[in-house]
Amino acid sequence: MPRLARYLTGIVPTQLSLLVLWIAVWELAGLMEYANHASVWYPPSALSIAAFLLLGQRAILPITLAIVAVTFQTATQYALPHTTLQLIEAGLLNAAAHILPYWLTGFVIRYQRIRYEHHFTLVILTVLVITPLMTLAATGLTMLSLWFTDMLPFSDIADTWLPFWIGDLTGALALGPMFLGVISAVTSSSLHLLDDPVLRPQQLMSWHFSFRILISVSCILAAMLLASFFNNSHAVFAIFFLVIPHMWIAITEPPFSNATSVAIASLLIAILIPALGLMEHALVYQFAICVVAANSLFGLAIPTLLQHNRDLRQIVATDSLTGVASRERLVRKAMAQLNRTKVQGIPLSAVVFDIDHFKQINDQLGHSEGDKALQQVTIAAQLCLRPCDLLGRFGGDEFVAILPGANQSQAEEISERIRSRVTQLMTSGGGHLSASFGVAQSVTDDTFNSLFERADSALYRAKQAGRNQVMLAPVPEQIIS
Ligand SMILES: Nc1nc2c(ncn2[C@@H]2O[C@H](COP(=O)(O)OP(=O)(O)OP(=O)(O)O)[C@@H](O)[C@H]2O)c(=O)[nH]1
Repeated sequence: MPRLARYLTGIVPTQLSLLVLWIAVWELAGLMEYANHASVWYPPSALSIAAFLLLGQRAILPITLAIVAVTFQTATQYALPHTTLQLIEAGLLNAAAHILPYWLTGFVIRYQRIRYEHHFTLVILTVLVITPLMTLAATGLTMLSLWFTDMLPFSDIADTWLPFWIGDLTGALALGPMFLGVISAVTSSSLHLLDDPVLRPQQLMSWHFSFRILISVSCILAAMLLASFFNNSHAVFAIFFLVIPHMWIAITEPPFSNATSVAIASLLIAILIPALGLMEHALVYQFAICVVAANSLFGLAIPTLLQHNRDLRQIVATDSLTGVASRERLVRKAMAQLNRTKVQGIPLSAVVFDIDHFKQINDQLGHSEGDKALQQVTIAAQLCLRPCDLLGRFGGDEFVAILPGANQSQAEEISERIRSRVTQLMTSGGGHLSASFGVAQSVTDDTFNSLFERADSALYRAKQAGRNQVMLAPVPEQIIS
């Protein structure tokens, strides 16, 4: 397919969908106005920011056309005396006033996301700084454009700019992340913007999410009914308790569920304000939505941070070459096992073993052959151990096996089995592998270090005695059993 045709089939459906979606969102927002031009939020601002974030300049044309279209509709609705040409001019000016700041918002967030790939909270901070600034810029420019095209008397600007700005800001913070998820799913965007991994629709219908939404909805209903019943400004502030269920959702739910929960809460508040006659307190509710949305935005980072923590713990706990426990995990688990077996009054033995002349394998056959030998020895040892035993790589070619419930002679038997298996392993040079073993059984006041040192001394004696053998540590007086 020629490049132009490929480009058109790729982008035109997306642009058409955005045009239709933008007008639909604008119409729906109009239905939720509690008075002429007065609304808790302005959802199109959220859609524009999300579109510029994901589509960049490709969103300019559909949003311009949508704004020109709604300018015509507004002029018809309010019977404005403008000619078609004047309305096109007004529509284009309005579009420029809206697009310029929101395109810049998308550009800055996108830039920060790419630049600070591993500092997700910094990206969220950018969103929280740039969004109020750019919604304010959009408000100022739109006021000027409306005044310049005779759609708003200059005297009305003083009363209009604040609710206009807070409406845009509330819409952007409360609905932006949800629109972002929807657009990124529809356009299959590979850009991970406000979360890691992606902010995409997933598991929305799980019962625990529904339960948490129910709590949020109950909280809104209780707070707003209370405000309506007592009709005093103090009761209105009860809505700020909404932060609690939403922080819970942010911590426990996937990013798209988190974003959707804020959208649902803000929608319910927008519907209830006129329904319960709370219009004079609209600004308080707008700020409550902003606070909940800002908290939830920070909450988007929490699953990411938890996942990073889990990954780091996994990296620290596992030896990447052999897959057995790392030294850190081995020591931690061995200490826990020692305490447990002391309480249970059962024996515990430690086996320390080390591949013989390993340095030669590295020197003669190369480091990767040495790595292979380490992996083979690990598998041989694992095949001789029980599921309750713990095998770890202590460092270099030295391994430690902790055998709870095994006394010294049982541990010796297991070590012999491993030793025998290792001797069946061959290097690519045709030589057989072998390993030396030191075995020690724990005593009452043993720590991991004292137990390890006894087993390591026995290993040293096995090396001295000619390698490829198992040596027992001398049995101290107070053996557990
Ligand atoms: N291939 C490979 N080599 C390693 C790794 N870690 C440590 N080594 C090498 O393992 C060797 C350890 O040798 P030693 O245990 O000191 O000596 P040895 O040759 O095994 O001799 P004996 O233990 O006395 O039989 C050194 O050459 C290290 O460079 C690793 O992850 N991969």
